[in-house]
Amino acid sequence: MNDQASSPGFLPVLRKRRESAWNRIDSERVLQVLVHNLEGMVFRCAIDEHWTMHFVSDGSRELTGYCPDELEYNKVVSYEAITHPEDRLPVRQRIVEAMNGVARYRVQYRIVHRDGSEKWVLERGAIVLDEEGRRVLEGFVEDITDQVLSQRQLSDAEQRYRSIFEDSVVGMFQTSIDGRYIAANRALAQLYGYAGAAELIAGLSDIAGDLYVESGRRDEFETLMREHGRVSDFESEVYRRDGSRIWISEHAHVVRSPGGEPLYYEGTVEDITAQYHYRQQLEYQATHDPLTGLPNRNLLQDRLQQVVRLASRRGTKGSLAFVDVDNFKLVNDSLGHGAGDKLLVEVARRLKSCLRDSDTVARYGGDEFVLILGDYDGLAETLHILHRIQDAIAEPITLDGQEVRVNCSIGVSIFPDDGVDLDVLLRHADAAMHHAKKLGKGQFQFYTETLNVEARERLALDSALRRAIEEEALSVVYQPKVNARGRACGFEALVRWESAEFGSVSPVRFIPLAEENGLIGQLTWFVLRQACHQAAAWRAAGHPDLRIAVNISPSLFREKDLAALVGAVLEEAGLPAANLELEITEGMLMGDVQRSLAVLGELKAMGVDIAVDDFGTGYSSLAYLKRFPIDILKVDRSFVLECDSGNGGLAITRAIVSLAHSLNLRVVAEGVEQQTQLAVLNALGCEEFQGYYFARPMPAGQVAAYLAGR
Ligand SMILES: Nc1nc2c(ncn2[C@@H]2O[C@H](COP(=O)(O)O[C@H]3[C@@H](O)[C@H](n4cnc5c(=O)[nH]c(N)nc54)O[C@@H]3COP(=O)(O)O)[C@@H](O)[C@H]2O)c(=O)[nH]1
Repeated sequence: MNDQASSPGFLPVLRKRRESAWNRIDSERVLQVLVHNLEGMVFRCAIDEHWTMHFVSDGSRELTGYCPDELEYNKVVSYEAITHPEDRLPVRQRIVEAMNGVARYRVQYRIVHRDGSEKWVLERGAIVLDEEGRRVLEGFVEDITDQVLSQRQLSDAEQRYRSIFEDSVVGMFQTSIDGRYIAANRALAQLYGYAGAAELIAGLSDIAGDLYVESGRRDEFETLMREHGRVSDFESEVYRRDGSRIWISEHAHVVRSPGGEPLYYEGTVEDITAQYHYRQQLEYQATHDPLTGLPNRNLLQDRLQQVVRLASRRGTKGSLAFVDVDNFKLVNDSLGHGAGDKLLVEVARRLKSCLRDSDTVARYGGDEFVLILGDYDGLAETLHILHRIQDAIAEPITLDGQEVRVNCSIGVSIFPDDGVDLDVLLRHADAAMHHAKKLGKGQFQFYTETLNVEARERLALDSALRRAIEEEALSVVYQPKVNARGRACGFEALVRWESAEFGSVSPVRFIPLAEENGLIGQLTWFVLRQACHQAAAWRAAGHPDLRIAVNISPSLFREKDLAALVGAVLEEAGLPAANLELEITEGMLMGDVQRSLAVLGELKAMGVDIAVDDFGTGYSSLAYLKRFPIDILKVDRSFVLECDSGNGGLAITRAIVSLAHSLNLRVVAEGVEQQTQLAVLNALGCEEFQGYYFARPMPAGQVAAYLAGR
């Protein structure tokens, strides 16, 4: 027992110490008032099994629900009974400790109020000797329930926050304003490739220099923080600990002191690498052509804007070139779409190889490419590039084992002279390209105002043709085919257009236009119906064997119900199928071989004859040719023209005729203009002839007279 424990209790001590000062006042009364008015309970108790109270102040009422009389000497209840059962032993142990030690103690525990509620109390006391020299406890018990509960709430909240922080799958951080980590959670450490938060904090000591791939990224982060106090979706590429890179998105804000001083930044980090790459992929798909990997129209617009802006800043010029692959359709139709695709990929590669990295090659659609040549010094440089492109494209290309040569036609517009926006420059380059095509294959042409007028005319021609087809203002003429004995054995139906606006327009001009703008189907049905009705009329007039030949366009050949549609026209006209020949080109046959076989099979089953027109100008596969149910080969005019001239024309014509005969096909020589040609073709064994030597195409009304004349 120490000194304090052996000193007398508080009542006599208080009395003694203050005796002199209190001489003049009723010190006993003052003490009573003070003790009984304290919020809490002053007590003296025995150190026994009940903590038998010798004295409790009035505060016991509020604290325990019992008044002093009821508590003192355990009249109604003992303090041991009031003490929460779970806390009785710890309290006693604490007091025993104090008895063996400093004699003073503090102990926090629960009591059960008279009304049954629990209260947290703090007891501060000392072991003292009473007036008889027995050891007793004197002390003060106060209600600290509110304090304990709020502390508990605080620590619960802290615990909750800690587990959110620690267990979150989202990376979280606090960083100093000068770019060092103050705190980081496990998810962030994992994200950046560290074993734990401590390792991250120690290892990544310079965020600006060590984390971001793009230098200056932290400066941007700080600028945003300074200006807006926060960043949202701040996307950056960052290094992980092992040097690999990931993409992250940060959301963060500034934490300030009550005075508004920035203290630190805190925020979250998400790994968006997969998302980022997916977005990149979508962006790439939206801006690039899947076949060639070149920029598409969307990106072209963007690139042109940049280049035009740069040229205008520097006061330089640039050019936009529209490149169209000549004969692409022929390759596509004759060797199939797979070969056509390979051709486009190779053309794209060659175009790129002719330009600098800073230039743009874009696929505009189909076989059309657009080049943006920025920053070239004048015309000479541009001309040099254009020649280089044409030479590169003209090099032979091997497609599925077959060597093919193509050229390209190029139209060029110059910026800013011919315009500065994509639409205008494209329109002008397109007009120039069409002009180049007209000049022959493999040409280039610069845009001029005259071409603009031509382009406008083409547009006007397009509308006029549309109207003419809708109003059935076209007509059909008939060119005879003659057999070896000089007798007319049939006619080819050829369309004519006499336009009020444009005069007589050649089919060479409007048939490709109708192909381009999708009017060819309607046009062909018109010709087919006219021709079938006409042939039926000839039959009725005593020419039952005259056959009528109608040209079928590629798009119509791809039509699903071609045979059924032809059957319907024959029925409507009352013409036997044997009187009808359909002329198709070799390119159309080779496009989709299976489909061609099916369509031709249906037509043949109906009894319609099939002729392959312009034979020798495409890329026919002879292996396939024998599989198609065809009846006639028409030797192209270009060979017929030369068959009597001693050039290669004779050899080719002879080869075609003998090929046709070996496949049991009839041969029609088209474009016969001279008697000498006829003689050669006759000698070669051609069965039929067509050409100006016999007759030019004529209106239906002249056919009767022609037949009578022969
Ligand atoms: N899909 C369709 N195409 C058609 C139709 N009508 C015509 N065409 C095609 O347009 C091209 C030009 O045709 P056109 O101006 O009618 O010329 C034909 C003949 O007039 C011409 N020909 C005939 N004989 C001679 C000749 O001795 N010399 C010479 N210089 N030209 C001659 O040839 C054209 C017929 O050719 P082809 O069809 O290959 O037998 C032409 O490609 C037509 O096919 C149509 O209704 N639909």
